[in-house]
Amino acid sequence: MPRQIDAVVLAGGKARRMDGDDKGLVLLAGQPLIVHTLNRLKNQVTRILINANRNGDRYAEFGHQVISDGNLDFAGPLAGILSALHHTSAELLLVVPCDCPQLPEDLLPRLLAGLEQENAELAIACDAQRSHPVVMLLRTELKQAIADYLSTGERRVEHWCQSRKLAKVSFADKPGAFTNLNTKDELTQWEQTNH
Ligand SMILES: Nc1nc2c(ncn2[C@@H]2O[C@H](COP(=O)(O)OP(=O)(O)OP(=O)(O)O)[C@@H](O)[C@H]2O)c(=O)[nH]1
Ligand SMILES: [Mg+2]
Repeated sequence: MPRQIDAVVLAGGKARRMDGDDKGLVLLAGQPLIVHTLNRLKNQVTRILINANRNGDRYAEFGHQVISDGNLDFAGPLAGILSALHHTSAELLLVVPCDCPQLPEDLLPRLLAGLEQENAELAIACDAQRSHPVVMLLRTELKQAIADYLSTGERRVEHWCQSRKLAKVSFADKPGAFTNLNTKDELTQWEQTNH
């Protein structure tokens, strides 16, 4: 039987650089930003969770289960990942941020290949410049480890990733794959470049 892999789209941040607007819902080329990300993901996994701490009713309109960070509200992306781990029975969880409209359509198979080749606990995406630790595939058995890490008051994603058995998977052949839009100016620039 094929293994079950769920995905979570992280939209639970404060989006301070987006003037505090809810980043997943700001419009990019006429559609909420998260819709671009969902479109890139939808053929890769069977089940998608949306992690949001505001505007849950609006996110629910996209047709996926919406989950908040619970009592770890705004404790960083790991809080959203932990919440997703409480809502899945899958063996593996694919994590992406809501603000990446150019995610590779072969993201999951490549992260999975990297994870298995290195027998790692998690695989994170890299491009030619840097790692993107909120683009990752992780074994859901890491739930307790994340809970323990957050319970110490720590919240740094990359720091936590480095503490585990980690595979780094290069997407250097896809420049711009992890372009993420954090400001209104970046939205405008993307629209000018892509339309
Ligand atoms: N669940 C959850 N997700 C978060 C949290 N902080 C950031 N994220 C998510 O992590 C991803 C990457 O973070 P950023 O792009 O910096 O987003 P952000 O923190 O909302 O934006 P800034 O406030 O401008 O830094 C985004 O998809 C955010 O939604 C949080 O406290 N909880
Ligand atoms: Mg971002």
